[in-house]
Amino acid sequence: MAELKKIIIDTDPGIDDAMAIFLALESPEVEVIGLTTIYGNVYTTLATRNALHLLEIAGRTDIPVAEGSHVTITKGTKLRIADFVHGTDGLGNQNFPPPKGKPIEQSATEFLTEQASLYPGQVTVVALGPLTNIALAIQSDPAFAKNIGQIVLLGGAFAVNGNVNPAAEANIFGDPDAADIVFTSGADVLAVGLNITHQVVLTDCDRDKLAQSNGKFAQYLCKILDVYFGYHHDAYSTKGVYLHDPTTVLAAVDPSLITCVEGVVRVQTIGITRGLTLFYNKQKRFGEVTEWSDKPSVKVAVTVDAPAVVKLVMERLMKS
Ligand SMILES: O=c1[nH]cnc2c1ncn2[C@@H]1O[C@H](CO)[C@@H](O)[C@H]1O
Repeated sequence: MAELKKIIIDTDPGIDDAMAIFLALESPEVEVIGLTTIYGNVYTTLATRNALHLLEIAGRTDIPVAEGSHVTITKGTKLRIADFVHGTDGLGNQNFPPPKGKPIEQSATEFLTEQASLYPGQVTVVALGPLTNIALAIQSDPAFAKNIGQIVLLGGAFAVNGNVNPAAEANIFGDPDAADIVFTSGADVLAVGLNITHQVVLTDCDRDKLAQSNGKFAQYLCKILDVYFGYHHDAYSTKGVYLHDPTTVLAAVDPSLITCVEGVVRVQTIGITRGLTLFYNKQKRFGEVTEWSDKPSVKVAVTVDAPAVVKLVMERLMKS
C-alpha cells in the first residue's frame, strides 16, 4: 500500500478550522502528523487550547500540538482577531471545559522544520491562518523550503475583493510580511483564495442534514455553527456559510477537486492595500525589472468543483 500523505495543519481554531481538522481526521488518503497553532480567529494561546480540545473530542490525543507565534513576523502585537466571526472562545461561544492535554515542548517552527527534514518531500503543510509560523520556518532553516513537500494555504483574494476590506483577505492581512516570504520562498506553494472558497457554501439545508445524522463530528459542529451562520447572514445576507478551511484541506487531500495556474505572487505590505495578493501570470516580458522578476512561481487555485467538495465534507462528517 502506498504511504499516506503526511499533513501538518497550521490552524487558528475557529469554527471552519474545527470542521477542517475533523475532515482531515476522517480522510483516509492522509495522515495528520501534527497541529501547529497561530493567532487569527483567536489569539494563539486560545488556538492551542482549542486544538487540544478538538483532538480530545476526536479521540486523537496521539497527535501532537505545537504552539506557534504570538506576534507577527515583524514582532507586531496589534493583531486583528476575528472573534466576531467565531465567538469569543473561537468555537461558537460554547465555553467548553479546558482540555486535559498540553502542547509539546517544541515550538511550531521547530516542529515544522524537524518534520520536513525527517521526511523530505513527504510532508504537506495545510496553513489555515496567518503565515507567521511558516515564514519563521523558512527563515530559521534554509533547507525548509525544499524539504517541505507542499504548502497548501488558505489565503489571498485573486481578482476578487477581500473579506477584511476590498483589498485584503483575513489570513494574508494578519501577517502580510510573512505571506510575502512564503510566496517568494521557492517552496511548492498552492494558494486557495476567496475566489475559490466563496464558491463553496454549506447551506441551511446541509446543516439540517448534519443535525439529523448520527455522526459524532456532525453533532459537535451543529452546536458551534450558529455563530458562524449568524455572521454570514449579517455580513453577506447569505443563508449559508463559506467553507474556507475545509476546502483547503480537501485541495491537499484530492488535488483533482481544483485547477490552478502558475505565476508569481507578491503581497502588498503597506498602505491602504496592505494584504493585497497580486498574481503575475508571466505572459508579458516587462521592459524593466519589476518586484515580480526572477521570483519563483507558485500555484494559485482558479476553479473548484464546489458540489463535489460540499458532498465530501458532508459525507465524511456524517459518517464519523
Ligand atoms: O470577515 C472576516 N474577517 C476576518 N476573518 C474572516 C472573515 N470571514 C471569514 N474569516 C475567517 O478568515 C478565513 C478566511 O479569510 C477563514 O478562516 C475564516 O474563518
